[in-house]
Amino acid sequence: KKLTEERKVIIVGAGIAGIAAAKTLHENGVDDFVILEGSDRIGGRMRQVEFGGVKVEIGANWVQGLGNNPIWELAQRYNFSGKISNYDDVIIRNKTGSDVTEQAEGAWERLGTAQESLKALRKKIRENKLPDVSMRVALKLGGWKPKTPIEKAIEYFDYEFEYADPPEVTSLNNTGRNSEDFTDEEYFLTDQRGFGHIVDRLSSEFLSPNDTRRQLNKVVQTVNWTDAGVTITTVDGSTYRGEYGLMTVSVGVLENEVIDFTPDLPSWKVEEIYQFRMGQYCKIFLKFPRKFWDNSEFILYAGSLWPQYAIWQNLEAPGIFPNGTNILLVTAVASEVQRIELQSDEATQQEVMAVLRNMYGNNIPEPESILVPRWLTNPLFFGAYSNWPIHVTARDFQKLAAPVGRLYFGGEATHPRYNGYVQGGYLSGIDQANAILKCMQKGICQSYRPDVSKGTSVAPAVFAVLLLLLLAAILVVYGYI
Ligand SMILES: Cc1cc2nc3c(=O)[nH]c(=O)nc-3n(C[C@H](O)[C@H](O)[C@H](O)COP(=O)(O)OP(=O)(O)OC[C@H]3O[C@@H](n4cnc5c(N)ncnc54)[C@H](O)[C@@H]3O)c2cc1C
Repeated sequence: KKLTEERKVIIVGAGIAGIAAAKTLHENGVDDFVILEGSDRIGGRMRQVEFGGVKVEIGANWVQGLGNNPIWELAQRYNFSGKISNYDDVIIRNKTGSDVTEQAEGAWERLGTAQESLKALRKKIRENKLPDVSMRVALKLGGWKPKTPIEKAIEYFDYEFEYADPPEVTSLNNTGRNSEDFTDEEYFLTDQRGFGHIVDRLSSEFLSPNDTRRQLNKVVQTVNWTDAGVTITTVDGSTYRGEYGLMTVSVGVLENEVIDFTPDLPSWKVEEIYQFRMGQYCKIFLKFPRKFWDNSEFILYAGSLWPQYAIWQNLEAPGIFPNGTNILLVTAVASEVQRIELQSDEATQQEVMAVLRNMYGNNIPEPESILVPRWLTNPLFFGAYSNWPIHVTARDFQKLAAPVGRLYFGGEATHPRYNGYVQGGYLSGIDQANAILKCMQKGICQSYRPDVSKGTSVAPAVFAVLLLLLLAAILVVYGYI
């Protein structure tokens, strides 16, 4: 195909990882890059849309970790409005609508006790390098296995709502890697500029409004990688050649083979791509003519249809949207999401209304509108965020991020400490750009060799130079030169 552009670095994806990577290159004197983004906007999974008179976040919404978190620093720098939440303002209703919050106290206590035991087991596993187990195993060993609708609802609130996957498939060892940075409080962002404004601000620091290095609607189709560089083609027939390539697409995109790699990715890389999985998370927004629900921030439905529609958020709780906004948010996760995404919005509306009538009676109004985002069936994402698989070690993250030839890999899933989170995407972009810079400017290039025990090795070129130096030294010692 005719060559469209030749650049030093080609970045695939303009989510926070791709933009942070490009900014890092720019700050280190490398401006010869292009960012290829498949959609018509930057920001990726940080996305706000207009709904019911306000702008709501259909992707990332919480700044998670108000301690050592660069995203929290940026949110403060840009003066983002939102609400600090500690998830304490909760009411639980059963399938006939009775308030069973008090009845749940014993269950919360038992879950809390099991969580203490879970933490102790995690510590033991880490200290003694024992095999990882699932959260389910750890909870059961701590004396917790939910049986009643109340128990199921509160477990769902603590686990699926966070990890987008059930405790059965979530790693004990990996969750909590970042717990020192994650406080009990998190920030629910309501700023009408959107969470993605962070990406806009970062990009405006080094890209002009019509900068041709940010190319939208460029869906990457093939990636040819070698030790000398990459050649990338897009669906519209353009071809780009670069000395370096950086993929920041989700692990879901890599798993679904929408991008064709030549030569095939090595088996150690394929192993990692399929070891990780995308959690599923669907935020359903409903706009009503009037508010009829509880004032609490969270409303848990402990109904018989569990786990359908268990977690409701009152978006009129203090600090969120003004009274009269009349918007409820219900979150579906894990296996529920596929069913919801594949059915019509009308079918979903009927299901959620059945649950709301159970909680609030038959006299509640129908919603004026419903918003069902579809991340799983979107071929630019194939899911919400990477989960924390059982048995994954720091080395697996190194392998997922390790380059093949001159093709590097970033994005939230590759960050060993904050995978799944916005800060994971951001930090991975910076890390991978630094790895490219090190290779480009110092000749120290990361590579993964299945037979080498450490995750990185010195590039062949550096080996050759060292060998020549050694030879020269020997010749000098023996008086040949
Ligand atoms: C519903 C939901 C809720 C979430 N909640 C939170 C939260 O509350 N807090 C939090 O910290 N995180 C949350 N996350 C996760 C967070 O949004 C992500 O971890 C982060 O935004 C990922 O950034 P990234 O740059 O790694 O990937 P992405 O944002 O996915 O960027 C990759 C880019 O690549 C593009 N792309 C894909 N395929 C191609 C192709 N073939 N060609 C060209 N371009 C392509 C995509 O369009 C995308 O723009 C949530 C995510 C979702 C979906």
